Order: sequence, then structure tokens, then C-alpha cells
Amino acid sequence: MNCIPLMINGLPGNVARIMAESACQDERFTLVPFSLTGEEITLGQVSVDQTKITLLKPSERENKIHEILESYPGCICVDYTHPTAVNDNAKFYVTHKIPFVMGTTGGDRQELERTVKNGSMPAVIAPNMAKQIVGLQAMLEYGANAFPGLFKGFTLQVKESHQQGKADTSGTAKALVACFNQLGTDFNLSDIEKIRDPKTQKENLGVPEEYIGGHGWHTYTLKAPDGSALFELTHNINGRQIYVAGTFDAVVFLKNQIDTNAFEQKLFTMIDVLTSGK
Ligand SMILES: NC(=O)C1=CN([C@@H]2O[C@H](COP(=O)(O)OP(=O)(O)OC[C@H]3O[C@@H](n4cnc5c(N)ncnc54)[C@H](OP(=O)(O)O)[C@@H]3O)[C@@H](O)[C@H]2O)C=CC1
Ligand SMILES: O=C(O)C1=N[C@H](C(=O)O)C[C@H](O)C1
Repeated sequence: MNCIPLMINGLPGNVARIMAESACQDERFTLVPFSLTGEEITLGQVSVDQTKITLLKPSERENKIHEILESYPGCICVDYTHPTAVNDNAKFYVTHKIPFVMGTTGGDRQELERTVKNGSMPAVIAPNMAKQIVGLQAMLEYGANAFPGLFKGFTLQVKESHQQGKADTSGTAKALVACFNQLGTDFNLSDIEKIRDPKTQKENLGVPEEYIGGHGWHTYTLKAPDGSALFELTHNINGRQIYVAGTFDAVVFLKNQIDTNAFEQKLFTMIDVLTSGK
């Protein structure tokens, strides 16, 4: 397979950096030496491995993108930016006919889906790229479709803990709540408990010190109305490395879509990627 040119957007952010470093070590990809960044970023360049990556602010990117696409034909974008950037970035990719993986959470998700469906290139959008969590999500979706109302009358409590700088409520938690509600709970997204205080994370939850700055710990608790039954689902992720393999599978999945079909379907999730087995 020829190397896929990969443009990782969101540098110098935390997840984008791990993706870019991992892409440099992965012979399936060529890292494109440009990255979309935020308007406030003062850095002009960052170094990843031996590669110098030029950062492009929203006000600069239109002038540069044609040259980038000419130099890196077949380029695929990976977006780990900011919830406030999701919709504009998606429109940018669609306008320039760039297939993309949207790992960034937040924004207007319905508008995001419409943007992709009205475009001409495929995209994978998922609030969680960790394959094991995607699998768990698929199992819950299966359960919700097969046994709707199974937990009717049960109460649901949702707690998610992330690094203090996380801008939004966990997109993963929101996606799982949708399954639990189909299973019969009546839970409002605004009742998700966001834990962002490092002291609480360390002392009450037991998040290891070295991961206070980068973790995603989630617990969903279902209780029977009379208190006689309790079910709990927990997934605790330390660090961010786990998101790399799924993201890169999504890129290869998109490349296969482009090579093999006429894009009847443009919008894909990580469950599609996992199901494809590629
Ligand atoms: N799907 C998944 O599996 C996962 C998703 N995520 C999601 O990825 C996103 C990024 O997380 P994380 O790296 O921790 O966040 P960070 O805040 O560390 O990084 C985000 C970066 O994006 C930059 N940015 C802001 N606006 C734009 C813009 N318009 N275009 C491009 N870049 C921009 C920020 O710049 P500035 O600092 O100036 O704002 C910052 O450098 C979050 O939404 C998070 O929830 C995280 C992990 C896994
Ligand atoms: O910001 C993060 O860190 C994460 N964001 C995603 C989310 O909002 O669910 C995925 C994971 O929890 C890490």
C-alpha cells in the first residue's frame, strides 16, 4: 500500500500531538507537515519527531490548502481540535473535498452529520476511538435495539472524570446515555456529573497522579426503583495512547472507501470501522 498522507489537526494540542508522533512511526502514513490550529496560538511551528509542522490558523488556512493538497494528493485529515471548531472544520474539509476522521467532541453534532451527508467525501465521526470502548458501545446499541425498555423504571447516574482543561461534557458519556435511555431510563444529559477537580480525582476516585492531566474515567450506575438491584458499567482510561489504533484504523477504512466505492454512504462511525474488521 502507498503511504497515506495524513494531516493531523489540533497541534499543539494533547491528542493531536500523540497522533502525530504515532503517525511518524507508522509506515502506512506520511505525516503532512501542516496542522490546523486555533486563532490564539502564537507558535508558528511545532516539531514532531524529526518533522517541523507549520501551524495554520483559521484565518490562514484558505490561502494554503490548495498548495497542500497538490503536494499531498489523497490527503486524509484527522481532527482533534476543540469543540468550538468542530462545525467550521468539517465545512472546511467538505468544501475542499478532504475525507476526514472527526475525533473532536462537541459542537452541533446534527449539523456535523448534515455537513458530511451534503458533501462528496466520506468521513468517520466518533466521540471515542478506543476500539474496546467502541465495542462496548456497539454491545449497548445492540441491547438497546433488541431489548428496548429493559431497564424501565431504573434510575441512571453518570459520572465522567477528565483532565481539568476539558472544554465539554464527555461525548462518549452522551452517546452511552442515548443507549441507556433506549433501554428505558429517563436521563437528561445535563445531569451527567462532570468531575474536573484534580484533588477529587486523586483522592476520591483514585486516578493516578501521572494521569490527572490526561484521563477519561466513566461510571454508569443503574438502580432498581425499590433498591433491590444495581448494575454498574465502568471504563477507566489512563493517558491517550489507546485512541491511536482506532483513529488509524478509521483512516485506513476511509482510504478503502475511497478506493472501492462511489460513496453511496458518506457518514460512518467507529462501529462501522470495527464491523468492517479492517
Ligand atoms: N474521539 C476520541 O476518541 C477522543 C476525542 N477527544 C477529543 O479531542 C478533542 C481535543 O482534545 P485534547 O487534545 O485533549 O484538547 P487540547 O485542548 O489539548 O487540544 C486542542 C487543540 O486544538 C486547538 N484549536 C482550537 N481551535 C482550533 C481550530 N479552529 N482549528 C484547529 N485547532 C484548534 C487548540 O488551540 P487553543 O489551545 O488555542 O484553543 C488546541 O491546541 C476534544 O474534543 C476531546 O474530547 C479526546 C480523546 C479521545
Ligand atoms: O477529552 C478527552 O480527554 C476525551 N474526550 C472524549 C469524550 O469527550 O468522551 C473521549 C475520551 O473520554 C477522552
